[in-house]
Amino acid sequence: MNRDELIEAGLEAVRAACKVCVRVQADLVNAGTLEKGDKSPVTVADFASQAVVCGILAERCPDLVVVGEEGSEELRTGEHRDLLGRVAVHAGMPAEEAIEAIDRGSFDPATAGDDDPRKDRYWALDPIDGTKGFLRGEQYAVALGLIEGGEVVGGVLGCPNLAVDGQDEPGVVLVAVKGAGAYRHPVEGTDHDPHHGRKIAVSERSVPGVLRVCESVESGHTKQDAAAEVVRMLGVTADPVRMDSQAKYAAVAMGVADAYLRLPTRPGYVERIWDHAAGVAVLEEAGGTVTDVDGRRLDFSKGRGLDNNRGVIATNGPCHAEVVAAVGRALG
Ligand SMILES: Nc1ncnc2c1ncn2[C@@H]1O[C@H](COP(=O)(O)O)[C@@H](O)[C@H]1OP(=O)(O)O
Ligand SMILES: [Mg+2]
Ligand SMILES: [Mg+2]
Ligand SMILES: [Mg+2]
Repeated sequence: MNRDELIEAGLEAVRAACKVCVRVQADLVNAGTLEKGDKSPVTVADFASQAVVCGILAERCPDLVVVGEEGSEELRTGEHRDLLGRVAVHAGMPAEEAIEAIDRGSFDPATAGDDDPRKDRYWALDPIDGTKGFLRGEQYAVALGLIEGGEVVGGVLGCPNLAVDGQDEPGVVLVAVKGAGAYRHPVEGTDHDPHHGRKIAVSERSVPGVLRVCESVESGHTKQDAAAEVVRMLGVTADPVRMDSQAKYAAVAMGVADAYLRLPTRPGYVERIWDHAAGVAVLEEAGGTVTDVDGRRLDFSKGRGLDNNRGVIATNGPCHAEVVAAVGRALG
């Protein structure tokens, strides 16, 4: 299968998973469980989303393995049979099938043998990125990246709650194939041709003082005080806009934000490939630039983690060097 065909399958899979997530989040609102600290609904949605994506990919492109965030261990023990039942209902498949689908995501390129052909090309999947946002009824993403020879070559980024200009209802799925641009598609829809959407592009802003910066809502995920200093050094008067998940990559890719800062909170935290692969694919094809805080390209060839990088800086491109320099000064 060529990349276009793979990404077409990916778009179908991410759309189906988005619909599952939207339904679970609506149930949360109806049940009044939002923000009450009950983690179980999000767990159901994480597993169901991974089952749906992996199930569709298994059918459409059986040769490709998935590096997914979730595994079925928790669902296979007796005490969690109830959880498994709910996952199966939301995923729309029998329990055993859901477990099998989820475990298609357990591939680890770092431990596979040197001559294992599965290492050449695989998916990176975050079935729900931004689980904290999901629980708060805010932003989250279903993120699927395509990695070939250790490089991101395509991606599908579903953001069911992201408001989009000219659309009455929120929700968008961004799609990119390396070298062919980035496109936006509605969450609903049956035409999964990646290039049939509307072309998206980053902003052209380069004057530092007017940059629109975004960052995580969670202070544990990014050093917010350092980002405030970066913004101040650039002469920006507005505070960074806080948003959960890879929806931040989407905002920069669509030109509604200019920079996304993810500044390390502690030494030793290694970013996961599924937290960035889809976002990087979409943003780079929309014309943007992504590096770590030291200005190095993200290295997706190390397995499940971005072992050679720390933090992330994603921008529209024209302002990248200036932002990286300011981050360098703020982090000392
Ligand atoms: N210390 C940390 N630094 C950066 N990212 C983190 C940290 N701890 C968890 N994360 C990850 O941040 C992502 C959410 O980011 P955002 O704040 O942009 O929405 C999650 O995938 C989460 O991973 P996890 O799946 O372990 O919770
Ligand atoms: Mg994540
Ligand atoms: Mg996740
Ligand atoms: Mg998680």
